[in-house]
Amino acid sequence: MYYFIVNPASRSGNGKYVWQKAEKILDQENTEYRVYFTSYQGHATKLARDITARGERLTLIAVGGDGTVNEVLNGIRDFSRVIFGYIPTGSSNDFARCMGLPTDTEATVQNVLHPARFDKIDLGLMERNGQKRYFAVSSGCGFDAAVCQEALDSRMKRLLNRLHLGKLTYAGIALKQIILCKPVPVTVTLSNGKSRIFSKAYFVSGMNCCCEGGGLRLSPRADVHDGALDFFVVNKLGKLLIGLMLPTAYIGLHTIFPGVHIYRARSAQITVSGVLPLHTDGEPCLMKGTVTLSCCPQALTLLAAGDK
Ligand SMILES: Nc1ncnc2c1ncn2[C@@H]1O[C@H](COP(=O)(O)OP(=O)(O)OP(=O)(O)O)[C@@H](O)[C@H]1O
Repeated sequence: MYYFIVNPASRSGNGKYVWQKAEKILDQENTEYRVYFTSYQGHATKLARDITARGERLTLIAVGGDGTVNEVLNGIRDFSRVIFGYIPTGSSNDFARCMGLPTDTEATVQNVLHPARFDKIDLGLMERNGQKRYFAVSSGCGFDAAVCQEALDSRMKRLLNRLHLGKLTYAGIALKQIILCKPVPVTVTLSNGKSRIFSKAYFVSGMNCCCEGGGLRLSPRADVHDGALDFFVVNKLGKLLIGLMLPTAYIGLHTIFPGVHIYRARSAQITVSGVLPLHTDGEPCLMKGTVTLSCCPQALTLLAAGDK
């Protein structure tokens, strides 16, 4: 039995249309499944919690964007009893991009029904003030989280999604946020005990996957199989240079800029002075004080496509 959790509102309503196509293929293949639709923020977490409550072994498939993946993962009670599948219908689809999952509906459904392999992949875990949240792609504070916060209810996102240019949403909002954002002092303490102090950090991101923000390859070597996160920091870089650096991240060339740092570690504590926006897989909230980002090696079994 397959359980589908569908966010019909993902990519400004695209989720609903993709699901209608997917449903036809499932019916043609006489697939036994149950489908649940989300109707508000956080609903996918509740649905995943209810579906996995009895601890049965099952296949759970998220249909939506990275935010829906995040919500579903955070509802799963016991990862060892769930095989996770994903049909991307979001604006940026960074998880699908990094995992090499297809984006064409027919191919994504076929991949879920007849996966090339089962892949054990790492997940990230964000902890702060006693709260925990898993993430598949990345979690970070500062500039990128401010972009996510604005993207959540952005007219630009709706317009670009209508033009099938949804992945440019984050780039467009990023340009605006570059002008608005203020650098802050941040301390990053890695799991090897070494601390790095940044006096003017724009953002710090713990990357499980190589890209976020609709294909920005912020940490080109981040790997969901290495048991570690890549901590990406931008410090002391002029705003004009940030504006130049970000587009080069689409091809991973930004690492040549002087204020760009990447550290690989099992975990890190990030301490900021003041209040900063924070996100997990693009879902925003606020942080104050210290947040810990760590890697949970091989936590999730994914219905994967192609070779490892
Ligand atoms: N029925 C609904 N109506 C409005 N919002 C919803 C609904 N169901 C879920 N949501 C919220 O929609 C938000 C965006 O979802 P999601 O991230 O899956 O799509 P996206 O933003 O288009 O894609 P991406 O994250 O890849 O850019 C999430 O915060 C989720 O909680």
